[in-house]
Amino acid sequence: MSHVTIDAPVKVNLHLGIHPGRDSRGYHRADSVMVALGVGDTVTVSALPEPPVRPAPASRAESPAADASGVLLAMSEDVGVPPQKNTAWQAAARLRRAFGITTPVRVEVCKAVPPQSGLGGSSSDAASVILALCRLFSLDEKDPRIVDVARSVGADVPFFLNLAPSYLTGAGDVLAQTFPVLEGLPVVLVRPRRGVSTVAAYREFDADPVVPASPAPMLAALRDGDAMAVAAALYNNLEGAATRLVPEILRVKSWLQRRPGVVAAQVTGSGSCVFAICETHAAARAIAARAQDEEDWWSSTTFTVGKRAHFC
Ligand SMILES: C[C@](O)(CO)[C@H](O)COP(=O)(O)OP(=O)(O)OC[C@H]1O[C@@H](n2ccc(N)nc2=O)[C@H](O)[C@@H]1O
Ligand SMILES: Nc1ncnc2c1ncn2[C@@H]1O[C@H](COP(=O)(O)OP(=O)(O)OP(=O)(O)O)[C@@H](O)[C@H]1O
Repeated sequence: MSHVTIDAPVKVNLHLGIHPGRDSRGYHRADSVMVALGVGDTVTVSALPEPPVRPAPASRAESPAADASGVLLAMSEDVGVPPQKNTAWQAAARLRRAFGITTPVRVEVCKAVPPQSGLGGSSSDAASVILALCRLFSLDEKDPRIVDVARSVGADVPFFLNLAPSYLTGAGDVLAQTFPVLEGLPVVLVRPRRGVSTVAAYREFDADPVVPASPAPMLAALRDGDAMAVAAALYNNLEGAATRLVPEILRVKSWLQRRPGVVAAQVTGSGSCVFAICETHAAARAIAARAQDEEDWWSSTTFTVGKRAHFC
């Protein structure tokens, strides 16, 4: 096998409870309940030829090669950071180092969702790179070094290794419990023009911290597989910080709450995207079209999933 292509689905937070105060790493304690959706980026990882032991002759200097890190990154669009700050690059470089892989690799990311949305796009890219490398080099996905590398790249990355609806504690990076998926629940995503930086949202939260509500109602709803109870229990105490940074989020949320066919709407993660659980896929599609046509907001129609699709 010389390359692996794998999807990188986004997530929404069904419950996000951030606790005031930071730990020694500068992170907040978080109760995070996440579910993956059927939309996202696509990641392809390929093995490149091993670098020659002696310097290459001039004629071979332009063959596809990674830099000294052993990772060559190709993004479908500029996400505003140099390769070394890109989560897909970091995941590949750190996994190679952790497992002593010497074969250079090319990582290609085809972006489909806008950054700074609270959808975890960059975290999912990183997890998909890790899983693709596991397949390419026949690594055991259950090896504890895998989750360590994931966590080192970002708090949301461990969730994306598994993809089942999950309750995470710690900094939102420690898997506490998984649930059966509420397969195929219709969801519409709507994002205002401006995004929210996760770092800025947590800083804004610190300026006026809110003690979080318990995740118990959401955990019970998921245990019961009760979609209406899930919709009734949506919660996010980072929403206030996100909406102070981008007030248009509130307009998106109240617009969604007024649309026929919406059961409930909530900001995901640190925003700026708002998601709505809908009664039907047709209602979700109609709302996405209106958001795009009438308001010029980015939108996408999707559904909840519990595992990833593989391509090869
Ligand atoms: C908002 C959420 O997406 C909810 O799922 C996550 O909490 C953020 O996860 P993420 O994007 O993977 O975040 P990271 O890349 O690990 O962290 C970015 C920055 O967010 C802040 N951060 C993140 C997670 C957390 N529990 N506490 C924090 O204070 C820290 O300043 C950190 O430097
Ligand atoms: N692979 C990547 N794709 C997109 N952005 C990346 C990537 N790697 C690093 N970044 C940086 O991370 C920032 C946040 O991207 P991301 O799409 O994960 O936002 P987000 O959905 O708000 O994240 P989260 O939900 O984890 O808070 C981007 O603005 C960009 O500067």
